[in-house]
Amino acid sequence: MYADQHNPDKPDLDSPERIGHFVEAFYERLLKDETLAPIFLDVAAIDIHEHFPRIQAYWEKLLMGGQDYHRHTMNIHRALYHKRPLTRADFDLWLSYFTQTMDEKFAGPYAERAKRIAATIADNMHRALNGP
Ligand code: HEM
Repeated sequence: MYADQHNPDKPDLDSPERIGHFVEAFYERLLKDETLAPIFLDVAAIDIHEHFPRIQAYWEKLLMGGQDYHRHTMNIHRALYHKRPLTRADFDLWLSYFTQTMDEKFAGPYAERAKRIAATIADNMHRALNGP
């Protein structure tokens, strides 16, 4: 599980710039996926120029105590869910891209923590939306 943690070739996810790079690489995968891409592009019709800085600020808050994210993520996904239910399979897919992107580009304690937090939030979000 921690095999990559000390890989000197990969940086850790330990600065706002690196989180920014992670978000771009993660969304490159999400937005190529034929199941998930339409949720972002058609159902929510995100504006990437607004969305990316929010995702970056969200992870800065979770990983390094950043102060720039103040939105209600759960309510936003609940509103989304009413337009297009998010299933266990969707969450598994989302998390698999998150983990793949992380393992390909980053290694270290922050990267490991981000993966654990993402898995926990995905699980909680799925349960909050779909019931136990
Ligand atoms: C099935 C899995 C998921 C899908 C398909 C999904 C999809 C989306 C979409 C379409 C939006 C844009 C909503 C809008 O602007 O109306 C969004 C926003 C967001 N998502 Fe997710 N999401 C998923 C899981 C997660 C998880 C597990 C997290 C956290 C670990 C997360 C964090 C966020 C954040 C921070 C935003 C920005 C909300 C804002 O505008 O402030 N998402 N998501």
